[in-house]
Amino acid sequence: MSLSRIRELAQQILEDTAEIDSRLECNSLPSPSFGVNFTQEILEKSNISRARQAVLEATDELHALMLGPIGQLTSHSHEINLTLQALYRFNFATFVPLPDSAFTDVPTVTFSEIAQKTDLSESLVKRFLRHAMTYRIFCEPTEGRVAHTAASKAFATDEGVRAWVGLVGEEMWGAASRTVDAITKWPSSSEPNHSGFNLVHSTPTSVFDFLSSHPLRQSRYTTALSWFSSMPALSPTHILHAFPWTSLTPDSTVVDVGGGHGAISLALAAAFPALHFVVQDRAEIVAARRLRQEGPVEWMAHDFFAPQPVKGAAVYLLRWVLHDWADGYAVQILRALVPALGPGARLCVAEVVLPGPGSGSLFEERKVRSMDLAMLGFHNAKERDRGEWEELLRRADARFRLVEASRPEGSMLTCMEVGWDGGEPEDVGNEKSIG
Ligand SMILES: C[S@@+](CC[C@H](N)C(=O)[O-])C[C@H]1O[C@@H](n2cnc3c(N)ncnc32)[C@H](O)[C@@H]1O
Repeated sequence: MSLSRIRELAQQILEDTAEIDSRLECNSLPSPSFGVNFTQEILEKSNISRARQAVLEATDELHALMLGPIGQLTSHSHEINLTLQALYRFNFATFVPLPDSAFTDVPTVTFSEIAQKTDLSESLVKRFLRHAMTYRIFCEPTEGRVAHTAASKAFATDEGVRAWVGLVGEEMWGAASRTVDAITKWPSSSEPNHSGFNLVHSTPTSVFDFLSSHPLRQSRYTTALSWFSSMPALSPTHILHAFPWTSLTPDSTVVDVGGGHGAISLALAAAFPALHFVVQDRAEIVAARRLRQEGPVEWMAHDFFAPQPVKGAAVYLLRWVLHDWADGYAVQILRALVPALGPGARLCVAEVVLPGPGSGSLFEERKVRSMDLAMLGFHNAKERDRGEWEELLRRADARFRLVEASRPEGSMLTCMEVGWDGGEPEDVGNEKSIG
């Protein structure tokens, strides 16, 4: 008799968790726990990625089956966003003591001591923290005393994690809550200032313009994005293998358009030291950097809607840039490159390529479709599938040609190599030309 789906899933979970335990044990690493000494690196740096992914997918399906159809519709908790926003805003984690070493007892603090430091009532502190504890963020080893778990310790000690939780709680969650209202108000708009973000923050400017006049929020956005980009699925290392960088002649120039703080160019420069890199971003992002040059990497303020000033570069890299913009604007960004493109120029466009519906794991597909809706709520923008990417390139200029699209294992982004079938770059006076 064949096994039911729930027993098939349970069987698979049993086998894959056994593999995880034995691999961790072989490396003298602990089995996953919520204990304060367990870290994300143990999961991510160990050789367990296949089995871990399989357990995540199987438990996700098993959980949905056990909830049942009504449970699937009604059991989602938006209140976790409320609690995470409160953890961020009131800094609860910093008032809970950290253990001195892995071998000492986990220290505790009372709800009332935390309340005194936050100026909130003890009752409110208790309500937020006890809700967080149901997600294993903090614990209460003896009644009335709060201690860290692995997750709350990560929140207390990792600035990038804190910035990410802050960005989601303070900016993105509110934007999501007003996205349907924004679509109702501006039904067929593709303007970046017609989003849930605009409604919730009562601002007429786009996210990037808004952040530029709010330096603390800009700095949180940048820290959060840098942290998020360092996650395994977005690690700069994927792009090292997904594009034929070794085919470039020494001294070639790569222009990293909308390159932020340059994490990708710095990683590429370390791997391919014979290449030169120009990282371009908005003036305030470039101004926030202490150095304008680090080895072969140079930073330049440039609005990517204006004609590209670096002419004749070998590669124009756009990583995770076009998904912030609706089609009309993404077309403008691509067209602004055209006057700079010489024979043989290539684009490297690294972005999510949405999978065909149900073509792979729903657990993985949910992540990129969530990202798509996050872009809608934040920028009135979107993620795209392969056909939409091809159409976008065609609309920008018929001389763009998608040569190759490859997604390295474990990468959220696909690297699209785009060829250029045009002639010499346009000669526009004294703009910078690369030899
Ligand atoms: C999602 S981030 C991606 C950053 C980087 N490429 C990466 O992969 O980590 C988008 C970047 O586009 C930049 N940006 C937005 N509008 C811009 C503009 N008009 N000109 C140049 N850069 C811009 C933002 O400042 C931000 O650094």
